Amino acid sequence: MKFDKSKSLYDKAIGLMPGGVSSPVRAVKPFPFYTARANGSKIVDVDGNEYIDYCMAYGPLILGHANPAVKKAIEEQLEKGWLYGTPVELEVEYAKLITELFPGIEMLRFVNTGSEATMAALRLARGFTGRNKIIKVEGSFHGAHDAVLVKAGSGATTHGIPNSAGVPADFVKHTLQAPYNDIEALVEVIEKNRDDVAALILEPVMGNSTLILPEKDYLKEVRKVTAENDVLLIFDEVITGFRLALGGAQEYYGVKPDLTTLGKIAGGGLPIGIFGGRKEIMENVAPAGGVYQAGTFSGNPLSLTAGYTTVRFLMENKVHDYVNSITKELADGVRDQIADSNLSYEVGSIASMFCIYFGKAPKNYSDALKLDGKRFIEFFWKLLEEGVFFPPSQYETCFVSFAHSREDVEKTIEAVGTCLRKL
Ligand SMILES: N[C@H](C=O)CCC(=O)O
Repeated sequence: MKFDKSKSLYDKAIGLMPGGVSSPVRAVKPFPFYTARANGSKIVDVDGNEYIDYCMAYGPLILGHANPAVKKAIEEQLEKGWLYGTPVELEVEYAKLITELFPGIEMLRFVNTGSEATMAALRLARGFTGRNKIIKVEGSFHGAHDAVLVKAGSGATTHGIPNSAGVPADFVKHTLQAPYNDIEALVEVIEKNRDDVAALILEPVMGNSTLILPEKDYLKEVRKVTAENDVLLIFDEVITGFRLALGGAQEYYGVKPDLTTLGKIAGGGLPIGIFGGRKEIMENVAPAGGVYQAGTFSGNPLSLTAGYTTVRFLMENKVHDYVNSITKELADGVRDQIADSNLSYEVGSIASMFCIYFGKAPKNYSDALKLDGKRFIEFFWKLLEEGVFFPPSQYETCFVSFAHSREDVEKTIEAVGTCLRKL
């Protein structure tokens, strides 16, 4: 496999953009491939190499690349203009649909990214409770704004900067940490900071420090403890929203948060963020209330159209049944390959997310840090040579889409086996 064009683009890009990329996690060493086009389950680089894609743009593309229904809806919207700076009918309809699907969302606001959504949700939690402190789970990733760049997963951990430079200690002295899957530790943090904690924000299923699943009843306990202590519970469902179920992890696990953030699938592949929750809390957002939030591109008709069409497609085509079943086949097949290769790696999966752990399945961030990231990168490149693209970091999660076929899955299982035997 040749990467000449990607290499030459990278050589130019490195002098123009830090790391040659627009988001750090893409900057795999020695250089990333540059994409020319993508369709269905396949992504093609500028050198003409084609891969079965499990990165899927880090989660938004549950229908695969360039889904025809979404494409048509975007094209129709383009004909009518793509930015108005006024409210639109679809905004109302999409908001209604989301409030019907997500048990914890009675009112919402559309923004542009997941980062923006979590930033606004945290401000709202602070404004509503009149308290300053927030608790975040170690290794979770809630976007790239100051308050949450402490022990942050995803690209921040991949590049060894979980605590970002440039974030004044004074700004994050109000950001407390608790390990995932550990109720006692959470209770301890809450009790030590009694009456000071506005909210706990967590990814119900962690997807940015590898894929880490909640232990039995963990989320229910989290709900109980936060409610008992008057701490708002924010589910960051930017990854899990619409993916674990139409109503996200809150539907899947039957746990209702006070606030929810959405993104990724909600925009059908175009930029979007959403924060929403109990009416009593949301009514504090400006102009209804005094917590300010605004944005020129918020509620833009293109993202709304792509997102709404995606969600309707999910509802009308039994997408979850299919993607979840092929993900299970994939995960089982990969487990068999690992068993055959005598390696002690493990596999995690839920709905249409899966991950190969280069070590033991982690329960929390500290466990995830023990995984063999170097081995993973060796595997990543070998797998690429076999025509399969996994996200380029051990800390990211693989996503399966409606466009992946059983043949893709079989090829992937075989490719994984071949690569594992070469390690
Ligand atoms: N895991 C991240 C988002 O959820 C990946 C996106 C990025 O950092 O570019």
